[in-house]
Amino acid sequence: MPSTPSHRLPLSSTQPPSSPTITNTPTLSARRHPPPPSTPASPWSRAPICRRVGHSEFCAFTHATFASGHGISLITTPSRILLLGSQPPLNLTDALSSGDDVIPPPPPPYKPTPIPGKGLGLVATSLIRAGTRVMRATPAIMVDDVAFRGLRRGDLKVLLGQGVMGLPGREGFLGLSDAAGEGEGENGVLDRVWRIFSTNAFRTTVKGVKALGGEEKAPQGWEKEVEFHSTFVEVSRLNHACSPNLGYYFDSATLSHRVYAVRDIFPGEELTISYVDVTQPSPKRQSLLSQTWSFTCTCPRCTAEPHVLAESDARCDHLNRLRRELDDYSASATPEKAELLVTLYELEGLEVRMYEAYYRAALEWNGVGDSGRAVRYARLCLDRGLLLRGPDRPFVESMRALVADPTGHWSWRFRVVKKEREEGEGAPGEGKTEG
Ligand SMILES: C[S@@+](CC[C@H](N)C(=O)[O-])C[C@H]1O[C@@H](n2cnc3c(N)ncnc32)[C@H](O)[C@@H]1O
Repeated sequence: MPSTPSHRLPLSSTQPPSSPTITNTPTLSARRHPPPPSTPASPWSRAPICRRVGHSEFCAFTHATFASGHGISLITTPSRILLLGSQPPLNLTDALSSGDDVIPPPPPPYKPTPIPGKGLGLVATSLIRAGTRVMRATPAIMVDDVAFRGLRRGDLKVLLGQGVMGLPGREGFLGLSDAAGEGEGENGVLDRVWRIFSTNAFRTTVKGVKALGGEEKAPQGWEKEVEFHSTFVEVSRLNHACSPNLGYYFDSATLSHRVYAVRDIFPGEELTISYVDVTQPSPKRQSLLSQTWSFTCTCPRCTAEPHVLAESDARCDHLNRLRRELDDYSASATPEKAELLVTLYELEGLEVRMYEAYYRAALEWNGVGDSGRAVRYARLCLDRGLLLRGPDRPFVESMRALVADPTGHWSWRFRVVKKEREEGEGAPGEGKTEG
């Protein structure tokens, strides 16, 4: 097992859209509720039918005026809706106009366009510069991970159907692709809602949910994180590419998906995101895309000539080996290996993940006491990482600390000190005099 010191902050990969695979556990009962009394203080309505998983009851709650009247529905427990609904942004009428402006101003620099073999996609209508925010959108529907995993498929479909039908913007949801959803089924619109949801949902983490206690065994204080599977209407039109020109992250504080250009995008170019870990070699990427989203990727990284494809796959293997080595505190990684990692990301066109390579290069240069190069890479890491992961990440904090004071950062000369210590300890048998 690689040894990673606790102060060495790991970077996690981007979150792909969630997998439609579900583990079912038996549902105990279905309950009918009268609609909740509508008070002027609460914008939430609850659909009449709820479903149980173990001791928890899940219902569809709708906030119809949220996000400029697009609305939002959550499938979760009554106690969680009390918590979430009492805090920003879900206690606001219009999350998108709260605090942060919508950039770029309308009209957006893209339009929905049929793409041969891919259904609809979004195509740039004007030049979009690297670093521009292209979209910011709140979810139409969010399904609590416990409900997603625990509810029987039929029960989940009922709650999803209620949640979608409660949305003022349901037409937008119902117009989305259902290409990756399973089976036709006999439930007409409920089956279609399920197929759309499983084709388009993203894993989203809502952080720092203040617990009030109550009907569930809710911990007092704060629930650190609550996982949801969420569908965003406009974002869902983005097709996949293995060298995407957009990156995204979910901002828990505003409950919005933020999508940025990772390189300059020219008019007529399709806007793309990655659905899978794009540092994997092509057979792994293809297998995941086919199993989960039912398509074969035809992007340039997947359809290169065999000898070019073989080189690209070899680079991916090399890149993953190097990353493991650099993340292993006990191994003999060097700044040169981190520089090589940067080059491999560049050769693979992985602008969307470059901040990971910059992060490792910053640590390695600081690790040998070269603060100049370390600060340069820390700056590059922050420049890209803030767009693609948001401000609320441990690596952002770490890179800011390195920029402010390289010699005070935990990584300052850590490789040199380690080497000196090893040499001081000496090899077994060293120091003994013969004879
Ligand atoms: C989230 S939707 C993307 C938008 C969709 N094309 C539409 O018409 O609304 C995912 C589905 O789009 C299609 N898709 C996405 N990326 C693709 C690609 N690179 N090649 C072929 N089909 C793709 C697949 O059918 C996939 O299941």
